[in-house]
Amino acid sequence: MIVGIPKEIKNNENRVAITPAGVAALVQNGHSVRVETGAGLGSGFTNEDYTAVGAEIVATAADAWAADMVMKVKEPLPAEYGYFREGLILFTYLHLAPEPELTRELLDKKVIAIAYETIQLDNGALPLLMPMSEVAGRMSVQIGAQFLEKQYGGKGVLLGGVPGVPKGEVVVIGGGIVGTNAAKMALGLGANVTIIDVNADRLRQLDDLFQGRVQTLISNSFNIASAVKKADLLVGAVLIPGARAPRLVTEAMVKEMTPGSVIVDVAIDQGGSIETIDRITTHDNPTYEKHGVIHYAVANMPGAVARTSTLALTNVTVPYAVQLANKGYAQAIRDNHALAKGVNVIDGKVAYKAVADAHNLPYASVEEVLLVKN
Ligand SMILES: NC(=O)C1=CN([C@@H]2O[C@H](COP(=O)(O)OP(=O)(O)OC[C@H]3O[C@@H](n4cnc5c(N)ncnc54)[C@H](O)[C@@H]3O)[C@@H](O)[C@H]2O)C=CC1
Ligand SMILES: CC(=O)C(=O)O
Repeated sequence: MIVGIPKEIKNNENRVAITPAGVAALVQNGHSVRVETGAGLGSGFTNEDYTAVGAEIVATAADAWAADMVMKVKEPLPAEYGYFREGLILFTYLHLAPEPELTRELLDKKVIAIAYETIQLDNGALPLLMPMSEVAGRMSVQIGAQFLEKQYGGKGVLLGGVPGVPKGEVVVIGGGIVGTNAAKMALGLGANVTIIDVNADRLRQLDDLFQGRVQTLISNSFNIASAVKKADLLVGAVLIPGARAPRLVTEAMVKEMTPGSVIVDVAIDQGGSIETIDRITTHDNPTYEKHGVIHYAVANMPGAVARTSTLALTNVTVPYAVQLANKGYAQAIRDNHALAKGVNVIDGKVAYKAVADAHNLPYASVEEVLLVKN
Protein backbone atom coordinates (compact mmCIF):
# COMPACT_ATOMS: atom_id res chain seq x y z
CA MET A 1 0.00 0.00 0.00
CA ILE A 2 1.12 3.59 -0.61
CA VAL A 3 0.81 5.77 2.50
CA GLY A 4 0.81 9.56 2.09
CA ILE A 5 1.82 12.09 4.74
CA PRO A 6 0.86 15.68 3.86
CA LYS A 7 2.24 18.66 5.73
CA GLU A 8 -0.31 19.98 8.24
CA ILE A 9 -1.83 23.31 7.23
CA LYS A 10 -3.82 24.37 10.31
CA ASN A 11 -2.59 27.51 12.09
CA ASN A 12 0.60 26.69 13.98
CA GLU A 13 0.09 22.97 13.57
CA ASN A 14 3.64 21.75 13.85
CA ARG A 15 2.89 18.09 14.41
CA VAL A 16 3.34 15.51 11.66
CA ALA A 17 1.52 12.19 11.29
CA ILE A 18 4.63 10.03 11.11
CA THR A 19 8.18 9.92 12.47
CA PRO A 20 11.13 8.14 10.88
CA ALA A 21 10.39 5.23 13.24
CA GLY A 22 6.87 5.02 11.81
CA VAL A 23 8.17 5.10 8.25
CA ALA A 24 10.57 2.27 9.13
CA ALA A 25 7.69 0.18 10.53
CA LEU A 26 5.61 0.60 7.35
CA VAL A 27 8.56 0.01 5.00
CA GLN A 28 9.57 -3.15 6.90
CA ASN A 29 6.03 -4.39 6.27
CA GLY A 30 6.43 -3.87 2.51
CA HIS A 31 4.67 -0.51 2.11
CA SER A 32 5.74 2.74 0.44
CA VAL A 33 5.58 6.04 2.30
CA ARG A 34 5.37 9.43 0.58
CA VAL A 35 6.12 12.38 2.85
CA GLU A 36 5.44 15.92 1.63
CA THR A 37 8.65 17.93 1.67
CA GLY A 38 9.19 19.74 4.97
CA ALA A 39 6.25 17.99 6.67
CA GLY A 40 8.39 16.94 9.64
CA LEU A 41 10.35 20.14 10.20
CA GLY A 42 8.00 21.56 12.84
CA SER A 43 8.61 18.44 14.91
CA GLY A 44 12.34 18.36 14.30
CA PHE A 45 12.44 15.74 11.48
CA THR A 46 14.20 16.63 8.21
CA ASN A 47 13.53 15.19 4.75
CA GLU A 48 16.81 13.31 5.09
CA ASP A 49 15.66 11.70 8.35
CA TYR A 50 12.75 10.23 6.39
CA THR A 51 14.64 9.18 3.25
CA ALA A 52 17.25 7.44 5.44
CA VAL A 53 14.56 4.93 6.47
CA GLY A 54 13.05 4.47 3.03
CA ALA A 55 10.46 7.23 2.56
CA GLU A 56 10.02 9.10 -0.70
CA ILE A 57 9.88 12.88 -0.32
CA VAL A 58 7.25 14.41 -2.62
CA ALA A 59 7.07 18.03 -3.67
CA THR A 60 3.40 18.86 -3.18
CA ALA A 61 0.42 18.13 -1.00
CA ALA A 62 -1.34 16.69 -4.06
CA ASP A 63 1.46 14.10 -4.40
CA ALA A 64 1.10 13.09 -0.75
CA TRP A 65 -2.69 12.84 -1.03
CA ALA A 66 -2.39 10.63 -4.16
CA ALA A 67 -1.92 7.58 -1.92
CA ASP A 68 -4.05 4.60 -0.86
CA MET A 69 -4.08 5.81 2.74
CA VAL A 70 -3.43 9.34 3.98
CA MET A 71 -2.31 9.81 7.58
CA LYS A 72 -2.73 13.25 9.08
CA VAL A 73 -2.90 14.87 12.50
CA LYS A 74 -5.75 17.40 12.25
CA GLU A 75 -9.01 17.22 10.37
CA PRO A 76 -8.76 18.28 6.71
CA LEU A 77 -9.44 21.95 6.05
CA PRO A 78 -11.50 23.18 3.05
CA ALA A 79 -8.31 23.66 0.98
CA GLU A 80 -7.79 19.88 1.28
CA TYR A 81 -11.31 18.71 0.42
CA GLY A 82 -10.41 18.65 -3.29
CA TYR A 83 -8.08 15.72 -2.61
CA PHE A 84 -10.90 13.46 -1.38
CA ARG A 85 -11.86 10.59 -3.68
CA GLU A 86 -13.76 7.33 -3.50
CA GLY A 87 -11.89 4.57 -1.68
CA LEU A 88 -9.27 6.82 -0.08
CA ILE A 89 -8.50 5.75 3.49
CA LEU A 90 -8.14 8.84 5.68
CA PHE A 91 -6.66 8.17 9.12
CA THR A 92 -6.55 11.27 11.34
CA TYR A 93 -8.36 13.28 14.04
CA LEU A 94 -11.70 14.26 12.52
CA HIS A 95 -14.01 15.67 15.24
CA LEU A 96 -16.96 15.49 12.83
CA ALA A 97 -19.81 16.31 15.25
CA PRO A 98 -19.22 20.09 15.02
CA GLU A 99 -18.15 19.90 11.32
CA PRO A 100 -21.18 19.46 9.01
CA GLU A 101 -19.36 20.61 5.87
CA LEU A 102 -16.45 18.20 6.32
CA THR A 103 -18.87 15.37 7.11
CA ARG A 104 -20.81 16.08 3.91
CA GLU A 105 -17.62 16.15 1.80
CA LEU A 106 -16.43 12.82 3.19
CA LEU A 107 -19.85 11.28 2.54
CA ASP A 108 -20.19 12.67 -0.99
CA LYS A 109 -16.69 11.56 -2.02
CA LYS A 110 -17.10 8.13 -0.33
CA VAL A 111 -13.88 8.44 1.67
CA ILE A 112 -13.19 5.76 4.30
CA ALA A 113 -12.67 8.15 7.20
CA ILE A 114 -11.23 6.63 10.37
CA ALA A 115 -11.03 9.03 13.32
CA TYR A 116 -8.24 8.65 15.86
CA GLU A 117 -10.48 10.04 18.58
CA THR A 118 -13.23 7.39 18.40
CA ILE A 119 -11.03 4.29 18.31
CA GLN A 120 -12.09 2.73 21.59
CA LEU A 121 -10.97 -0.28 23.61
CA ASP A 122 -13.51 -2.55 25.29
CA ASN A 123 -12.78 -0.86 28.65
CA GLY A 124 -13.94 2.48 27.18
CA ALA A 125 -10.45 3.98 26.84
CA LEU A 126 -9.67 6.10 23.76
CA PRO A 127 -6.05 5.12 23.11
CA LEU A 128 -5.41 7.47 20.19
CA LEU A 129 -6.90 10.48 21.94
CA MET A 130 -5.21 9.81 25.27
CA PRO A 131 -1.67 11.10 24.59
CA MET A 132 -2.92 14.41 23.14
CA SER A 133 -5.32 14.77 26.06
CA GLU A 134 -2.39 14.29 28.40
CA VAL A 135 -0.53 17.04 26.56
CA ALA A 136 -3.50 19.45 26.37
CA GLY A 137 -4.49 18.82 29.99
CA ARG A 138 -1.00 19.69 31.18
CA MET A 139 -0.82 22.70 28.85
CA SER A 140 -4.20 24.03 29.98
CA VAL A 141 -2.84 25.00 33.39
CA GLN A 142 0.42 26.52 32.19
CA ILE A 143 -1.53 28.53 29.61
CA GLY A 144 -4.14 29.55 32.17
CA ALA A 145 -1.44 30.58 34.65
CA GLN A 146 0.13 32.79 31.98
CA PHE A 147 -3.14 34.52 31.02
CA LEU A 148 -3.89 35.19 34.69
CA GLU A 149 -0.90 37.53 34.66
CA LYS A 150 -1.75 41.21 34.45
CA GLN A 151 0.17 41.91 31.23
CA TYR A 152 -1.94 39.27 29.44
CA GLY A 153 -5.19 40.82 30.68
CA GLY A 154 -5.60 38.55 33.69
CA LYS A 155 -6.53 39.45 37.24
CA GLY A 156 -2.96 39.12 38.50
CA VAL A 157 -3.37 35.96 40.55
CA LEU A 158 -0.49 33.52 41.12
CA LEU A 159 -2.08 30.06 41.17
CA GLY A 160 0.05 28.79 44.03
CA GLY A 161 -0.35 31.95 46.12
CA VAL A 162 2.38 32.57 48.70
CA PRO A 163 2.36 32.08 52.48
CA GLY A 164 -0.28 34.35 54.01
CA VAL A 165 -2.17 34.79 50.70
CA PRO A 166 -4.98 32.61 49.30
CA LYS A 167 -4.11 30.09 46.61
CA GLY A 168 -5.69 30.39 43.16
CA GLU A 169 -8.85 28.39 42.45
CA VAL A 170 -8.74 25.99 39.51
CA VAL A 171 -12.01 24.36 38.48
CA VAL A 172 -11.91 21.48 36.00
CA ILE A 173 -15.12 20.22 34.39
CA GLY A 174 -14.61 16.65 33.17
CA GLY A 175 -12.33 14.36 35.16
CA GLY A 176 -11.02 12.18 32.33
CA ILE A 177 -7.54 12.32 30.79
CA VAL A 178 -7.47 16.10 30.16
CA GLY A 179 -9.03 16.81 33.55
CA THR A 180 -6.69 14.53 35.48
CA ASN A 181 -3.61 16.00 33.82
CA ALA A 182 -4.85 19.55 34.39
CA ALA A 183 -5.41 18.71 38.06
CA LYS A 184 -1.92 17.23 38.41
CA MET A 185 -0.35 20.41 37.06
CA ALA A 186 -2.56 22.71 39.10
CA LEU A 187 -1.82 20.80 42.30
CA GLY A 188 1.85 20.87 41.41
CA LEU A 189 1.66 24.65 41.23
CA GLY A 190 -0.02 24.73 44.63
CA ALA A 191 -3.53 25.77 43.56
CA ASN A 192 -6.83 24.71 45.12
CA VAL A 193 -8.40 22.27 42.67
CA THR A 194 -12.02 21.24 42.13
CA ILE A 195 -12.92 18.50 39.64
CA ILE A 196 -16.50 18.09 38.44
CA ASP A 197 -17.62 14.93 36.63
CA VAL A 198 -20.94 13.27 35.85
CA ASN A 199 -19.55 9.84 36.72
CA ALA A 200 -19.54 9.23 40.49
CA ASP A 201 -17.18 6.24 40.14
CA ARG A 202 -14.71 8.43 38.31
CA LEU A 203 -14.88 10.95 41.17
CA ARG A 204 -14.09 8.14 43.63
CA GLN A 205 -11.06 7.15 41.56
CA LEU A 206 -9.88 10.78 41.45
CA ASP A 207 -10.33 11.17 45.17
CA ASP A 208 -8.15 8.08 45.69
CA LEU A 209 -5.60 9.13 43.05
CA PHE A 210 -5.12 12.57 44.56
CA GLN A 211 -5.48 11.27 48.13
CA GLY A 212 -8.15 13.79 49.00
CA ARG A 213 -6.13 16.78 47.82
CA VAL A 214 -8.77 17.75 45.24
CA GLN A 215 -12.39 18.70 45.85
CA THR A 216 -14.61 16.42 43.75
CA LEU A 217 -18.16 17.41 42.82
CA ILE A 218 -20.85 15.61 40.89
CA SER A 219 -21.84 17.41 37.71
CA ASN A 220 -25.12 19.31 37.87
CA SER A 221 -25.94 22.91 37.06
CA PHE A 222 -26.05 23.93 40.75
CA ASN A 223 -22.55 22.60 41.50
CA ILE A 224 -21.16 23.94 38.23
CA ALA A 225 -22.59 27.43 38.88
CA SER A 226 -21.13 27.68 42.39
CA ALA A 227 -17.71 26.33 41.36
CA VAL A 228 -17.46 28.51 38.24
CA LYS A 229 -18.25 31.64 40.26
CA LYS A 230 -15.17 31.21 42.45
CA ALA A 231 -12.80 29.98 39.68
CA ASP A 232 -9.71 31.95 38.76
CA LEU A 233 -9.03 29.36 36.06
CA LEU A 234 -11.79 27.24 34.56
CA VAL A 235 -10.79 24.27 32.38
CA GLY A 236 -13.40 22.68 30.08
CA ALA A 237 -12.51 18.98 29.72
CA VAL A 238 -15.74 17.04 29.10
CA LEU A 239 -16.26 14.46 26.39
CA ILE A 240 -19.02 12.22 25.18
CA PRO A 241 -17.09 10.22 22.54
CA GLY A 242 -17.87 11.33 19.00
CA ALA A 243 -20.65 13.70 20.10
CA ARG A 244 -20.83 17.46 20.26
CA ALA A 245 -19.61 18.56 23.70
CA PRO A 246 -22.44 19.34 26.14
CA ARG A 247 -22.71 23.09 26.89
CA LEU A 248 -22.42 22.96 30.67
CA VAL A 249 -21.34 26.49 31.55
CA THR A 250 -23.97 29.08 30.66
CA GLU A 251 -23.42 32.75 29.82
CA ALA A 252 -25.06 33.67 33.13
CA MET A 253 -22.45 31.59 34.99
CA VAL A 254 -19.60 33.27 33.11
CA LYS A 255 -21.03 36.69 34.05
CA GLU A 256 -20.65 35.70 37.72
CA MET A 257 -16.88 35.12 37.34
CA THR A 258 -14.65 37.92 38.55
CA PRO A 259 -13.05 40.07 35.84
CA GLY A 260 -9.66 38.85 34.71
CA SER A 261 -10.49 35.18 35.33
CA VAL A 262 -9.50 32.74 32.57
CA ILE A 263 -11.37 29.97 30.75
CA VAL A 264 -9.42 27.34 28.80
CA ASP A 265 -11.96 25.20 26.93
CA VAL A 266 -9.98 22.17 25.85
CA ALA A 267 -13.21 20.52 24.65
CA ILE A 268 -13.46 23.10 21.85
CA ASP A 269 -12.45 20.44 19.30
CA GLN A 270 -15.82 18.79 19.93
CA GLY A 271 -17.63 22.14 19.74
CA GLY A 272 -16.89 23.52 23.22
CA SER A 273 -18.51 23.21 26.64
CA ILE A 274 -18.91 26.89 27.54
CA GLU A 275 -21.80 28.97 26.17
CA THR A 276 -19.70 32.12 25.73
CA ILE A 277 -17.19 30.26 23.58
CA ASP A 278 -18.61 31.09 20.18
CA ARG A 279 -15.48 30.64 18.05
CA ILE A 280 -12.36 28.55 17.68
CA THR A 281 -9.21 30.57 18.35
CA THR A 282 -5.70 29.98 17.02
CA HIS A 283 -2.21 29.88 18.49
CA ASP A 284 -1.60 33.18 16.66
CA ASN A 285 -4.52 34.87 18.37
CA PRO A 286 -5.50 32.49 21.18
CA THR A 287 -7.86 34.53 23.35
CA TYR A 288 -10.74 36.96 23.36
CA GLU A 289 -12.50 38.66 26.23
CA LYS A 290 -16.19 38.43 27.08
CA HIS A 291 -17.86 39.71 30.28
CA GLY A 292 -14.36 40.61 31.50
CA VAL A 293 -13.26 36.95 31.33
CA ILE A 294 -10.42 35.75 29.09
CA HIS A 295 -11.53 32.91 26.79
CA TYR A 296 -8.98 30.50 25.24
CA ALA A 297 -10.35 28.06 22.63
CA VAL A 298 -7.49 26.66 20.56
CA ALA A 299 -8.49 23.34 18.98
CA ASN A 300 -4.96 22.10 18.34
CA MET A 301 -3.20 22.90 21.59
CA PRO A 302 -0.61 20.08 21.28
CA GLY A 303 0.60 21.59 17.98
CA ALA A 304 2.52 24.13 20.06
CA VAL A 305 4.66 21.46 21.70
CA ALA A 306 5.04 19.54 18.50
CA ARG A 307 8.12 17.48 19.23
CA THR A 308 6.63 15.94 22.37
CA SER A 309 3.20 15.63 20.79
CA THR A 310 4.30 14.03 17.51
CA LEU A 311 6.29 11.39 19.36
CA ALA A 312 3.43 10.70 21.77
CA LEU A 313 0.79 10.58 19.02
CA THR A 314 2.69 8.38 16.59
CA ASN A 315 3.60 5.93 19.38
CA VAL A 316 -0.07 4.95 19.36
CA THR A 317 -1.23 5.60 15.78
CA VAL A 318 1.44 3.70 13.86
CA PRO A 319 0.52 0.19 15.07
CA TYR A 320 -3.05 0.78 13.79
CA ALA A 321 -1.72 2.22 10.51
CA VAL A 322 0.39 -0.91 10.01
CA GLN A 323 -2.71 -3.09 10.52
CA LEU A 324 -4.69 -1.04 7.98
CA ALA A 325 -1.86 -1.20 5.45
CA ASN A 326 -1.11 -4.92 5.93
CA LYS A 327 -4.67 -6.20 5.85
CA GLY A 328 -6.56 -3.54 3.91
CA TYR A 329 -9.19 -1.53 5.74
CA ALA A 330 -12.03 -4.09 5.55
CA GLN A 331 -10.10 -7.01 7.09
CA ALA A 332 -8.32 -4.75 9.60
CA ILE A 333 -11.69 -3.42 10.79
CA ARG A 334 -13.18 -6.93 10.99
CA ASP A 335 -10.22 -8.17 13.03
CA ASN A 336 -9.93 -5.24 15.42
CA HIS A 337 -13.03 -4.16 17.29
CA ALA A 338 -11.33 -1.01 18.66
CA LEU A 339 -10.30 0.09 15.17
CA ALA A 340 -13.84 -0.55 13.87
CA LYS A 341 -15.10 2.07 16.32
CA GLY A 342 -12.85 4.61 14.62
CA VAL A 343 -14.78 4.36 11.35
CA ASN A 344 -16.90 7.51 11.11
CA VAL A 345 -17.70 7.55 7.39
CA ILE A 346 -17.57 4.66 4.93
CA ASP A 347 -19.08 4.12 1.48
CA GLY A 348 -21.10 7.33 1.71
CA LYS A 349 -22.64 6.40 5.08
CA VAL A 350 -22.12 7.71 8.60
CA ALA A 351 -20.94 4.74 10.67
CA TYR A 352 -20.61 6.48 14.06
CA LYS A 353 -23.95 6.97 15.82
CA ALA A 354 -23.09 10.17 17.72
CA VAL A 355 -21.90 11.82 14.48
CA ALA A 356 -25.06 10.76 12.63
CA ASP A 357 -27.17 12.14 15.49
CA ALA A 358 -25.22 15.43 15.56
CA HIS A 359 -26.09 16.05 11.90
CA ASN A 360 -29.50 14.35 11.75
CA LEU A 361 -28.16 11.89 9.21
CA PRO A 362 -28.99 8.19 8.89
CA TYR A 363 -26.64 5.81 10.69
CA ALA A 364 -25.34 2.51 9.33
CA SER A 365 -23.10 0.34 11.47
CA VAL A 366 -19.71 -0.46 9.99
CA GLU A 367 -20.55 -4.17 10.20
CA GLU A 368 -23.67 -3.60 8.04
CA VAL A 369 -21.69 -1.63 5.47
CA LEU A 370 -18.95 -4.26 5.25
CA LEU A 371 -21.55 -7.05 4.94
CA VAL A 372 -23.18 -5.32 1.95
CA LYS A 373 -19.77 -4.91 0.32
CA ASN A 374 -19.05 -8.66 0.48
N1 LIG B 1 -8.15 21.50 22.24
C1 LIG B 1 -7.23 20.57 22.04
O1 LIG B 1 -6.17 20.83 21.49
C2 LIG B 1 -7.45 19.19 22.53
C3 LIG B 1 -8.70 18.82 22.92
N2 LIG B 1 -8.94 17.58 23.46
C4 LIG B 1 -10.32 17.32 23.84
O2 LIG B 1 -10.52 17.38 25.25
C5 LIG B 1 -11.78 16.75 25.54
C6 LIG B 1 -11.63 15.81 26.74
O3 LIG B 1 -10.85 14.69 26.35
P1 LIG B 1 -10.47 13.51 27.36
O4 LIG B 1 -10.13 14.04 28.67
O5 LIG B 1 -9.50 12.66 26.65
O6 LIG B 1 -11.84 12.73 27.46
P2 LIG B 1 -12.19 11.62 28.58
O7 LIG B 1 -13.23 10.75 27.94
O8 LIG B 1 -10.98 10.99 29.13
O9 LIG B 1 -12.85 12.49 29.74
C7 LIG B 1 -14.06 13.15 29.57
C8 LIG B 1 -14.72 13.23 30.92
O10 LIG B 1 -15.89 14.06 30.77
C9 LIG B 1 -16.84 13.53 31.65
N3 LIG B 1 -18.15 14.06 31.33
C10 LIG B 1 -19.00 13.71 30.33
N4 LIG B 1 -20.13 14.41 30.41
C11 LIG B 1 -20.01 15.23 31.50
C12 LIG B 1 -20.85 16.18 32.13
N5 LIG B 1 -22.08 16.43 31.66
N6 LIG B 1 -20.38 16.82 33.21
C13 LIG B 1 -19.15 16.59 33.70
N7 LIG B 1 -18.32 15.67 33.16
C14 LIG B 1 -18.74 15.00 32.07
C15 LIG B 1 -16.71 12.03 31.48
O11 LIG B 1 -17.32 11.32 32.55
C16 LIG B 1 -15.21 11.87 31.44
O12 LIG B 1 -14.66 11.60 32.71
C17 LIG B 1 -12.17 16.04 24.22
O13 LIG B 1 -13.09 16.84 23.51
C18 LIG B 1 -10.86 15.97 23.48
O14 LIG B 1 -11.03 15.79 22.09
C19 LIG B 1 -7.94 16.67 23.65
C20 LIG B 1 -6.67 16.99 23.25
C21 LIG B 1 -6.33 18.25 22.62
C1 LIG C 1 -7.18 15.81 19.96
C2 LIG C 1 -6.92 16.99 19.15
O1 LIG C 1 -7.84 17.59 18.64
C3 LIG C 1 -5.59 17.43 18.93
O2 LIG C 1 -4.65 16.81 19.45
O3 LIG C 1 -5.38 18.42 18.22
